[in-house]
Amino acid sequence: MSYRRRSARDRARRELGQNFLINPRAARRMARALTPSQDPVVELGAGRGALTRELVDLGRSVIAVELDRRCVERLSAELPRVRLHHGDMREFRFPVRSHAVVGNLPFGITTTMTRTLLTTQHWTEAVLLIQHEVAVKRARGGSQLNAQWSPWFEFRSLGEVPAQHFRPIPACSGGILHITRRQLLPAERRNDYQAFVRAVYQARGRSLAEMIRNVTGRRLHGLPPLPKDLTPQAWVRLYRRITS
Ligand SMILES: C[S@@+](CC[C@H](N)C(=O)[O-])C[C@H]1O[C@@H](n2cnc3c(N)ncnc32)[C@H](O)[C@@H]1O
Repeated sequence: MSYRRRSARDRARRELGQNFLINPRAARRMARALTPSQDPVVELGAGRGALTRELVDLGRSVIAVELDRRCVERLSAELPRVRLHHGDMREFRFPVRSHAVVGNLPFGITTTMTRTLLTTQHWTEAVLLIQHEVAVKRARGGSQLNAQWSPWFEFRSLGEVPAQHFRPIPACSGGILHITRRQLLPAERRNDYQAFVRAVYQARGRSLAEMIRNVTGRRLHGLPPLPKDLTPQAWVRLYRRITS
């Protein structure tokens, strides 16, 4: 292979965030994190199939999305039972029936894909391999994004995947994020609730009580120091208090 061709492919790999999992235990851990079910699994970014093979072994039907034609051709020969979708996961039309989502996501589009999933219906749980730092942050809560979505989604970190478990080795380690649905508020309240959370996070004030006063004109007592200190349940209670 010429130097030129190799570097073009390396560039493509970098652009596609192709850090392939080479540790089968990490892939197995992700597949086994799924709640047992007969529902199909959508895999985002199947690559060379490290995770796909584990999903097939669960006995579930697998729909795999992959942008790199070379990977698609290789996988369709190796795993003929997997329904391969050659295309961009950002434009993928998720099934309109109950399914799970799994993916070792290209680090560059982690936030885009997480946001896409949060506004997509029909999936019941998602197991995503993303940057460890981001997985921990999501699971810990405290950010505006978490507060805005936590009435409907629970985020849990399932641990770290060392950088050495990928090829090429990325700059930081991976982390497994498990997202499940819940219903702390009716879905019809979403826009209103999210606008409230946004307004609080953007409000002026040195304490949560001051921010709430600036947003609503109400003086509330017994609040924790800052928005980041509110649990999902406390956000919902606060919203109900303000809107009742
Ligand atoms: C981090 S690799 C994971 C590959 C494989 N699942 C594994 O764990 O080894 C991300 C995969 O997503 C693919 N990919 C990158 N951007 C994509 C996009 N926009 N749509 C679909 N696949 C994409 C890459 O080609 C790559 O195979």
